[in-house]
Amino acid sequence: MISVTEALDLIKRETTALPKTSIPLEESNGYYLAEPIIAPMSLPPFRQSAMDGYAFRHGDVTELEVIGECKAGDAHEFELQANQAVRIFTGARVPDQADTVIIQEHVEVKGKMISIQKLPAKSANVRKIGEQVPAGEQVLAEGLKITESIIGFLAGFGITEVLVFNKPKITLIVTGNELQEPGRPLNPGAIYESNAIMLKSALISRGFDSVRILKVQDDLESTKRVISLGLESDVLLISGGISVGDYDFVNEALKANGAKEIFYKVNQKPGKPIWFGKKGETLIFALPGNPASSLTCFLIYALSALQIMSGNVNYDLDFSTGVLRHSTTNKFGKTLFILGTEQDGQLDIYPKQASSMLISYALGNALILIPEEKEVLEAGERLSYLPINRN
Ligand SMILES: Nc1nc2c(c(=O)[nH]1)N[C@H]1C(S)=C(S)[C@@H](COP(=O)(O)OP(=O)(O)OC[C@H]3O[C@@H](n4cnc5c(N)ncnc54)[C@H](O)[C@@H]3O)O[C@H]1N2
Ligand code: MOO
Repeated sequence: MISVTEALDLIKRETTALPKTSIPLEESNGYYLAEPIIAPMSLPPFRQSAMDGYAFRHGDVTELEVIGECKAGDAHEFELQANQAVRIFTGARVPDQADTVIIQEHVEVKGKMISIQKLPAKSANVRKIGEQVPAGEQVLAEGLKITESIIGFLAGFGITEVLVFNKPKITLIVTGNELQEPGRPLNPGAIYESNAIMLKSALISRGFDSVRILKVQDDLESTKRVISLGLESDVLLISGGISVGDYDFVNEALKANGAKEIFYKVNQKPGKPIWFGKKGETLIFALPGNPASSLTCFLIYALSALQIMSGNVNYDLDFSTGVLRHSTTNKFGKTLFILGTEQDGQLDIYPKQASSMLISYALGNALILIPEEKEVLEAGERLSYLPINRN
């Protein structure tokens, strides 16, 4: 059985960014830039006043005649003499013949005249052309994740469209005869279905909002049919039915659909029976049905692939390091993903850990990785963890 590291390496090897597409800037939050951005103009594009005050020519003057007004958005020019000033406001274009703005708090106004109380340095309060960015400079690199501040920055150039990597279209198939929708008392032997809403929420909160959910009973023909529909997506996630029981049809149905297995089973707990493969360009993750196994395999494997497909080409799981506060053991010879809490770098493991249970996932804030080769872990041991359930 392959290790977690080998599984992640195989996923990286098989996954590439999706094609590039041009989208409106206002819809681009969370996408990855598919081209570098070259400043199409200088910012600011003209000399701007940074303050409300008076624009004038710096020199040996104390009294100035105010010959006009220039507010933000105005464009007219003034013939300005050495002893003259123009009333000016923040953001307004500084007349060509002025080089300095004195703030209004530092003048005394007498009718049409002002007297300078405190002479500013030459060029004070004048934002230079291109001071933020000169035209033609590369301002953003390809591969950067677009954020609200990047959107605001690009809007300042008048940019309305950006070239980004497509985001994957995802189908999530949920298998299981025992699964019941909420709203009615449970039938005998049934449980409420919870993986679909959990995984969909996990996808949506990370910006993957093209998610279609299909549900199927445990029979081979229906499973084959629904998988063939799911293979039209960029990513097919399947929950359950991937183990070895007589009613686990996912593996067979994937093969019948011509999907190529890249790996099946990873030396980990929970989530051992994960299946990863491909059909054409479609990536397929068959996640074990146990809820904690499904979520763990989603967070570790499927999310890595989804990030790379979206153009986050250097994606790596963002592990932090913490210190275990108490001893524990790993009797399984597998990589364990266990839930706990992290506070100030100190890790506590929850007592209830099982692939069928979500309680510690719901309460924890750290998915702690215990390496497969570690049998005994003493208090003080340093361990990697993924922060979860945080804002
Ligand atoms: N003989 C063996 N049996 C099992 C093995 C094994 O190696 N040999 N592996 C076990 C491990 S580990 C896991 S994990 C599970 C994975 O099984 P499946 O992927 O086939 O999942 P199911 O059998 O469909 O379901 C397992 C469990 O999870 C519940 N479930 C499934 N889907 C949902 C859902 N959408 N919402 C809530 N709960 C769900 C389901 O009722 C089962 O209790 O196999 C072990 N068996
Ligand atoms: O590998 Mo399974 O997810 O432990 O029950």
